[in-house]
Amino acid sequence: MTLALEVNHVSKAYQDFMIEDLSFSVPKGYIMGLIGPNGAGKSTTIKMILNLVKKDRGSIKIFGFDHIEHEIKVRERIGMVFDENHFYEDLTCAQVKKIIARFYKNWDERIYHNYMKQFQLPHDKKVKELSKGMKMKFAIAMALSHHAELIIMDEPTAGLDPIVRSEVLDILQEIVLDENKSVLFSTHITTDLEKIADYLTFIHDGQVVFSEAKDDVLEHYWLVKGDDSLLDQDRRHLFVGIRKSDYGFVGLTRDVEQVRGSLKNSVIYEKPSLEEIMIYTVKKG
Ligand SMILES: Nc1ncnc2c1ncn2[C@@H]1O[C@H](COP(=O)(O)OP(=O)(O)OP(=O)(O)O)[C@@H](O)[C@H]1O
Repeated sequence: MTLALEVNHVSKAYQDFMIEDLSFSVPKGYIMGLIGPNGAGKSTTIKMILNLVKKDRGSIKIFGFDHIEHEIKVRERIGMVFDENHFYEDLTCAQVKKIIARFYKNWDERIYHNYMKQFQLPHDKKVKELSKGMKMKFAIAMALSHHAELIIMDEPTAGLDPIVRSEVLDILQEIVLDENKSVLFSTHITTDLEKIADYLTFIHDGQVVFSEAKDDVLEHYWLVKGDDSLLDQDRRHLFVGIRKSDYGFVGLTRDVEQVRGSLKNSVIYEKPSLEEIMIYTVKKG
């Protein structure tokens, strides 16, 4: 499998926070969702990939090239979208486009105009006059108009209404129909990832909890519901996280066969959502 992005054993220490030994990869032609709660380290990871923040250790390769040694070459082939607007607010879309287009050898006016039309964006409006959804669509149009092969998006759907969000997700799926293109997309809106991600990397407290195909994640995890009296110390160890309710306990497990061996049919087995997997993993107790 060809990899668009490889993050290998990357670490970074801030005063109060550490990314530790982070490894994951994005296969070419697929959408990787970077998932994790607030403060997990998603933005820092994305910034390290783009060399906007220096990593302390480890290696990052984009299209097989070191991301710093070949920074200029790989940047040409990346489209970036951030959750905050990084364009000059006082310029019109047309003026911003003129500035950005100069940075890319492969800038394609035809594609740019197609996206502006598809997203119903005005060329002559100032960026500050655009709604949040329009700003995000404009950022996406800019990121996609230079034949980028890897699209990196930090929380592209945060703060968007469900209709615009669903449009953005459709666009991401369209992108990877071209098998040469790949997407890395960070979010804490897990339902977005349930819809479109092929792979998931879950980061918590600066560490990777899992990085695997979404279908495998959803297949491996189970929720188990039962009476509190069934939970002794040994059985607790079978769960990633346990929550108590008035009706008993609910536990998340990755080893349902062991749980079945121990608790048989005295409990109820259900499939968790991605959100439940995240909540039980983060709030273990
Ligand atoms: N420049 C910095 N200096 C010191 N600490 C930082 C810096 N940037 C980020 N951090 C810390 O690193 C941690 C991870 O932040 P990061 O923005 O990567 O998380 P995130 O997963 O993207 O969160 P969110 O979903 O809220 O955007 C936080 O505790 C944050 O305070």
